[in-house]
Amino acid sequence: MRQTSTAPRNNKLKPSSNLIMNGSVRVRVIRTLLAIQNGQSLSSVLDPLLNSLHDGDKGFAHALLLTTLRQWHALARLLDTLADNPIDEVEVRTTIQVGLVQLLYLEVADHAAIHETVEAAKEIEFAHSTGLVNAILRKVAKNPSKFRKKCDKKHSLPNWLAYQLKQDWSEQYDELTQGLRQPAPMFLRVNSAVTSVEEYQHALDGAEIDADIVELTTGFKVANSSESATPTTLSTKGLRLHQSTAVNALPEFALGVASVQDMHAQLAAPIINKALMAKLSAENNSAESANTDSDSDESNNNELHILDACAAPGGKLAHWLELISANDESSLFHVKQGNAETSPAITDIKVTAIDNEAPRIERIRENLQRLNLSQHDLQQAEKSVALNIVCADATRWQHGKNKKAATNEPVFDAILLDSPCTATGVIRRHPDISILRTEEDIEQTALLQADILHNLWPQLKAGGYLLYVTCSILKQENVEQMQDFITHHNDAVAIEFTDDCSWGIEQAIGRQCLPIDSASGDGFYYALLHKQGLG
Ligand SMILES: C[S@@+](CC[C@H](N)C(=O)[O-])C[C@H]1O[C@@H](n2cnc3c(N)ncnc32)[C@H](O)[C@@H]1O
Repeated sequence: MRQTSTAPRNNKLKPSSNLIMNGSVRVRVIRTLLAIQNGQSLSSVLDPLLNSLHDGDKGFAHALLLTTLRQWHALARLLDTLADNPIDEVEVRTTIQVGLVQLLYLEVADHAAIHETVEAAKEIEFAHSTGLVNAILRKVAKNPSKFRKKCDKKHSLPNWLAYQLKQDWSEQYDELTQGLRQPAPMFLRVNSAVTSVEEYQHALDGAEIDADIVELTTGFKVANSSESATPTTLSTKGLRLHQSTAVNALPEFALGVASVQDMHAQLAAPIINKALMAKLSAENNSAESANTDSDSDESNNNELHILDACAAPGGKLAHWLELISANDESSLFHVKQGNAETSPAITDIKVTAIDNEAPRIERIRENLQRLNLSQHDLQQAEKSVALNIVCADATRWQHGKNKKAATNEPVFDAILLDSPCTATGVIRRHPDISILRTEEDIEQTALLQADILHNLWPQLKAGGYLLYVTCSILKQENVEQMQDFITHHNDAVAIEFTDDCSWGIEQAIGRQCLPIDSASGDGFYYALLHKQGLG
């Protein structure tokens, strides 16, 4: 497939399009968009933009930037139909697109949108283009609803991605591509070790922040020793805010009572946690039926070792630690131990978290610190958890490799692999992805995922579970990746999600969430793998 006219024309960008924060609000937004087309991510340029502005201008700049990015490819296509001759200068195209967004999506008064955008063209030293900018914007201002309809008619994605989505999701294609150009709702996860979702909703109410409780049900059949599968269900509750808000407006946010986390991302920790509990129960049952005396067992049955393989910035890791630290049945310390006389409860939990980007590792530490889940906090707790955070490449890293006593024995009872991916499922929150990703990224990312899986799988104990997660909506990274993995690993069995699941679309392996509904969570894929054999 070839890139279309809506692809960024990076080769025509001047080096000066790096972020320089001066000039009017529109000029700063245009410069930010140029920096993104030059390869910088939205998350790296958003704060510098907002921090450079007076409080009164921040809201407008944010809306202008995010809306332009969300409508980027549709605006580019519209622009191609508006000009008599192709416009090649990226600075000019970007300026006009920023003008179009004001007229078509942000309801800025015509005269202000046109005048200020033309002034912006002069300020970014493209004065020669002011006639063109003015003419195009005036043409659109005469009949904005006609041009808005034209813009809304098709998707706002690069054509290679739209094509791939059509291949993967033909039935959902129209809704999906329209869904991807909308803003995403803001969801909160409530720290269950501190309070309940209901109580936090009440606290939000007191702060005049309206939020709905969202409850997702997950059902899956866990493997057990008797060849049959035991159905299990779990419920995950979070909060959806009616309006996005700054985190410092949230009650006790700094104290770690709540975190911002997409609702579908909130499924990961409970699923792998529940699967691990199922493993423990199955082991207890089989030990009991074999009338095994745990004292004579050489392995330490009271100890668990779990791995978060791509952990930064620590959202799902923190959630898992919250569940472990909670004083209820969601904690691994509370697993029912069959006959309590013969099967003592879990006493030691080791958690290893790795990520290959050092600055992102720092973000894990900061996030855990806020949630009172730092290494120090966890060790001080009544039921202590040993947390080890490591900067390492998951395609090569081996647990204990640097220790003298290292063995090749698998050590992990459960692995959460929230894999690097194209992040096509979170385009609503990171609309720069539709500019920065290329078609080649899919293949490369799928290879990286396969390498990580290949390296981690031997480190999972027999009987253990691996939860594979991506925030991609492309089958190559998801169900096809899993099918390929199972084909090449005889000891891997895909655990079946049941019809009890209130989220996602059933796949040959796993389930896929699509960001279609404006109230729903992001595009995530989940597959739960069980390693055959007794632990
Ligand atoms: C989807 S993000 C993880 C998000 C995280 N689990 C959370 O919930 O906050 C994927 C992570 O994989 C990391 N990563 C990418 N390639 C990696 C590799 N080869 N080894 C280890 N981590 C890697 C990235 O730095 C990124 O932080």
